[in-house]
Amino acid sequence: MVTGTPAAGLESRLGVARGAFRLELALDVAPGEVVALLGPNGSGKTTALRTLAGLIALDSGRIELAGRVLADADSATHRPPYERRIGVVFQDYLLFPHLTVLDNVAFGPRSQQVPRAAARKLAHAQLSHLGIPELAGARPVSLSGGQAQRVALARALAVQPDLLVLDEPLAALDARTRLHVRGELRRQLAEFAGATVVVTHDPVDAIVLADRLVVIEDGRLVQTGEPAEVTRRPRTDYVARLVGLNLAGGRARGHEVRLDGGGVIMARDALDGGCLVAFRPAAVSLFLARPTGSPRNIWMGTVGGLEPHGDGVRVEVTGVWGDGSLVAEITQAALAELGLRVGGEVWASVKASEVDVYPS
Ligand SMILES: Nc1ncnc2c1ncn2[C@@H]1O[C@H](COP(=O)(O)OP(=O)(O)OP(=O)(O)O)[C@@H](O)[C@H]1O
Repeated sequence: MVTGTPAAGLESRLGVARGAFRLELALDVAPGEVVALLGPNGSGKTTALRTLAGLIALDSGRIELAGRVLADADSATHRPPYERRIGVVFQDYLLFPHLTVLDNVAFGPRSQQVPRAAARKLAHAQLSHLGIPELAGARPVSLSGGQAQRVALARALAVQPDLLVLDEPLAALDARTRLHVRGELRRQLAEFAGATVVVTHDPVDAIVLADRLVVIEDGRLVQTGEPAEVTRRPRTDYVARLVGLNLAGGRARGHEVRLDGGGVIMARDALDGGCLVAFRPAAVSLFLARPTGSPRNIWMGTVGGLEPHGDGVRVEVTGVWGDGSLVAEITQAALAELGLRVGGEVWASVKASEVDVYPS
């Protein structure tokens, strides 16, 4: 069953004050599109979600969904949550413990005045669609994490929403279940005809689930684009850390970039003007003495920290290019061979061919 066939998706400008914090975000999502809303703690993700759902009133801006105005600060329009045709999957699912799975799913249609028998029929169809009809009679307490997630999704879809909002949909699951449920959720979202916003901290969830990423910091948009573009070319330190790249700002003249923090880096491509450079930690080599040979980017620094990462180790090197720092990823064997210790000196090098440069 494909739910909702909105004429237009979500078009919104969200202006909301929460104490000293202000959210100022334009968020548009096309029908069938999945957008991941990412940002550090306190950046305004929950505020955006609650504002879309109608739990917080706009103090400026407007929300239009499938051609209907849900909120408009200028005309003091504010439709209540149950009139918005927005399905929400909360982080901890918030299933009603005293109701069966079927009645949990039927709850949305019931609160939209759908008669009991018809609401239950809708709920049955939704559970079948998600491959869990056998759970209809179960109580939430007996469900596994993955099952509860599917029931919560069924409940959100049962109101035939034009917008589906998922708040950290996989955060409550253990690592193995998460892997499985993530793939399943991706398929389910692909079948949903309405717009979807997934709020997440997790870059892997965002990349797997979303067609487009919207990154906010301090209530403002800092970067948007397809996952591959954002992960390849981060525009802020937060995004660079999220996707695990080294990032620095500077000014390019040809292949040479004068970094804002001091020092110079040679990049793969030629450019002129303000720019950002990015390179992978795995592209950085570490040495105890100044290396000879081809790499043109060589810096001496201090080991600032060591952290296991997958099969290898991430080494933070501070004091490179002035007060800058970079992260190198090396193998356990290389770590043992180099005998690196926090506070020790180390040489870092990266080939120019590994350094991406793009306008800032
Ligand atoms: N009721 C409130 N009154 C005052 N300030 C609030 C209120 N609710 C949230 N804030 C502030 O608004 C800002 C954004 O919070 P929000 O919960 O939207 O961020 P978030 O990105 O969802 O964070 P997290 O990832 O930690 O959930 C924070 O600085 C928070 O302290």
